[in-house]
Amino acid sequence: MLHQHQPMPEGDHILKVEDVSKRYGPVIALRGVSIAVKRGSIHGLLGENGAGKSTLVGIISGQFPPSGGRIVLNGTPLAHADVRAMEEAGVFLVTQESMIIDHMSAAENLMLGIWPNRRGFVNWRRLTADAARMLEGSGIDPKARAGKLDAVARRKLNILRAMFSGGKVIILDEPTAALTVADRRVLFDFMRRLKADGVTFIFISHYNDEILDVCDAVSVLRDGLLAGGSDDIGAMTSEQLSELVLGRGLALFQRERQSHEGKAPLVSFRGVVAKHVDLAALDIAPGEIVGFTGLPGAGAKEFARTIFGLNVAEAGTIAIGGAEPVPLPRAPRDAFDTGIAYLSDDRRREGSVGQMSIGDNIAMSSLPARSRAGFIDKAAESQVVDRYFQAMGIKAPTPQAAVDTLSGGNQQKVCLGRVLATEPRLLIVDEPTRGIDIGVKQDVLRIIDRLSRTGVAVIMVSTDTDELVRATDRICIFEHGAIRETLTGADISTERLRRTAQA
Ligand SMILES: Nc1ncnc2c1ncn2[C@@H]1O[C@H](COP(=O)(O)OP(=O)(O)OP(=O)(O)O)[C@@H](O)[C@H]1O
Repeated sequence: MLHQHQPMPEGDHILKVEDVSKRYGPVIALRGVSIAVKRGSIHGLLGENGAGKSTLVGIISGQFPPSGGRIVLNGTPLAHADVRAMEEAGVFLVTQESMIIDHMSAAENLMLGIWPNRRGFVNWRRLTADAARMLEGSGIDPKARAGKLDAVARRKLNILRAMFSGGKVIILDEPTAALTVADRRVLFDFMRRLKADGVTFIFISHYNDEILDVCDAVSVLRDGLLAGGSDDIGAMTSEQLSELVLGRGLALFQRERQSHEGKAPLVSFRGVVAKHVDLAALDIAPGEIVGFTGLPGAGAKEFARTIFGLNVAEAGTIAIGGAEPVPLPRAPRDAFDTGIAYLSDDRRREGSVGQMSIGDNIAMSSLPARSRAGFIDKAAESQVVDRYFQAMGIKAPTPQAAVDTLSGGNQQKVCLGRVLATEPRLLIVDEPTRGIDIGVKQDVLRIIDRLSRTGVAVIMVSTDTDELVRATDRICIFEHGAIRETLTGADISTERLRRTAQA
């Protein structure tokens, strides 16, 4: 049954959000949202890009104050609480970017969140021993250098750090980004164990299956309003969740898969050697979408980055459109000049420019192509900007809005729009829908599909099994820098990919 959260006796709820609103000038990010979170539960927070999830958890964790309403923790209303006050009260926000100091040990990293006590005194020796104890059973060696830890260990470390600092309510903002299927399972088991010890989690995700798998309750935001939710996740289906998120049913995208066997290739790679890459040959036909996947370090991502000149190629050639093979690009600029475009999965570092407008961001990479003798063709530029602003469904008043006022998912759409606007011959997209909501995900896959039908070859690097199955013609599974297995046609299925991933 879908319902608004029922009132419950105070003791059952560790945290209550009461009638919370937030305005940014003319933008209303939250409108009178009320949510009650049960002690020792995992509470999912779901919603489209720009629905208000980050704003809500920002308020709960004291990053900024609400424009109206209040947060009640353990029955006590908190007024004017900043991050430090909320952390002292036991509420911690763990973001994807939560800081880990690579040259310090895992145990030392746990201590980073410790505030000295009132007399400015910290007993480091005892803390070190306590930190080591906290890491017991987590699979993380307290003495291990944090820089050497893999993605899931880093997530665990961030969660343990919050707990070590006294965290009782831990907010995880899209913690599964960049994790493999197996890692996600490890993280969820870890969360369940901590939950059994009484920790409460608020868990933001764009994946229905994750919410259904790990959460006990869910709240769904839509356009800053609480669209609904349930205190009994077992009673909900994925379709109901999508409908709450979107306010309508969801039509899942499925590409009409095509066989490109026997076609003359548009792009050919030969003898590519780079760090983590040793690939003899790969041909991609015009209009073909090839998925690259594999465990971290297996070569899928590394090969894609080498093609774009982001990783150094020690050897290897590329031939595009029947031209003579040439050495692989030495830098992104060279790759770009050959007609290759690349969407990075690290949008923050290699992606958008925050203070610039959406429009300038979209036009940025394709500008040289539209400027004649140094003059920018403004009309052509604004046409392209409008086209991609619309096509990507970017949630902002106008293309003139600054990128850093957008929600995370909308910033990613800007980056994808910019890459598409370069009209490449080979498009490489790395985790193209990461952080993007389920509705827009369908749109993004549709846009890439449409682009491929104009003859563009596409490489889609992804750890999202569902996306690979629904959007590609062929899937290359990488291992030790080479393609271990290729799936085509009827062999492409979630089941098959899962089995292969475990092999
Ligand atoms: N500093 C700001 N100035 C103006 N508008 C803002 C600011 N921060 C957020 N907003 C707006 O508030 C709304 C809610 O954004 P929020 O980041 O909370 O969404 P979200 O649900 O976390 O989305 P996503 O899934 O994309 O991360 C959006 O319309 C966003 O553009």
